[in-house]
Amino acid sequence: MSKTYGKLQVLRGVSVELTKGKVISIIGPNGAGKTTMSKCILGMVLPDSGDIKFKGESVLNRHAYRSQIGYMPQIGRYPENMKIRQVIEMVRDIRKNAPIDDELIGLYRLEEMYDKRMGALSGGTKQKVSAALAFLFDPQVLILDEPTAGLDPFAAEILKGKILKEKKKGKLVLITSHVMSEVEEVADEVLCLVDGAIMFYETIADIKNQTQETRLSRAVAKMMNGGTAL
Ligand SMILES: Nc1ncnc2c1ncn2[C@@H]1O[C@H](COP(=O)(O)OP(=O)(O)OP(=O)(O)O)[C@@H](O)[C@H]1O
Repeated sequence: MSKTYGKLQVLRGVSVELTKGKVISIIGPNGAGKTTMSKCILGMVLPDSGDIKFKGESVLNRHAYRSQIGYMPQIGRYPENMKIRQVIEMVRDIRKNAPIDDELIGLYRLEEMYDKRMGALSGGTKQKVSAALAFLFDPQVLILDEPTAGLDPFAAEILKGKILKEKKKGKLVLITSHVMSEVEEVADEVLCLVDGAIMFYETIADIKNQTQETRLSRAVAKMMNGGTAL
């Protein structure tokens, strides 16, 4: 797919097949097009050309497939006056017959804060609500945009554990992240976008092998620098 905003070409013929049962990390410099790619998959942004297929069928101008995707945005925006309880109930109300996975609500002890208003939450607590909502309907695909940014280390561990648990059930998890140590912990494959094009899409083991580096951060830096160490 390709996408331009005005004169700015944000995605340049990105073509990739992502298969279930994996955690795939989308990395790349600021402005490389990671969020735009995720939003295209979600149907929140329409590509100018190309197609997106979910389970082999084009999703363009369709929306039913979206019920199978859970999304955690980089920054969740919620009505400031609504309480956590009301946000969760409202979302559950929209999807009455969907299966429910409220594990993160429990692990993050959100019920103890149910009467707090969204506008009064700390950044990290808001992130916990976003994470709980992304997993709430037991979706087959999860798209998580910098999910641990703002979470305390304990909350981040809980989320990483949840990601790995859902992967084992055969789900596909896409994570954008700038934190290579975290990518190394949870991801199987790394898709690197630079200037709206795929620079490489490889398993972590292959990236390390090719670069002869043991740390992913050094290996990725080398790959992005044309094979030369920085
Ligand atoms: N709605 C929009 N209108 C105009 N330009 C946009 C819009 N959304 C994104 N862009 C531009 O598209 C480019 C890619 O943005 P995108 O958010 O996809 O990058 P990213 O790789 O996710 O970056 P980051 O690592 O900083 O989160 C940027 O130059 C951004 O300014």
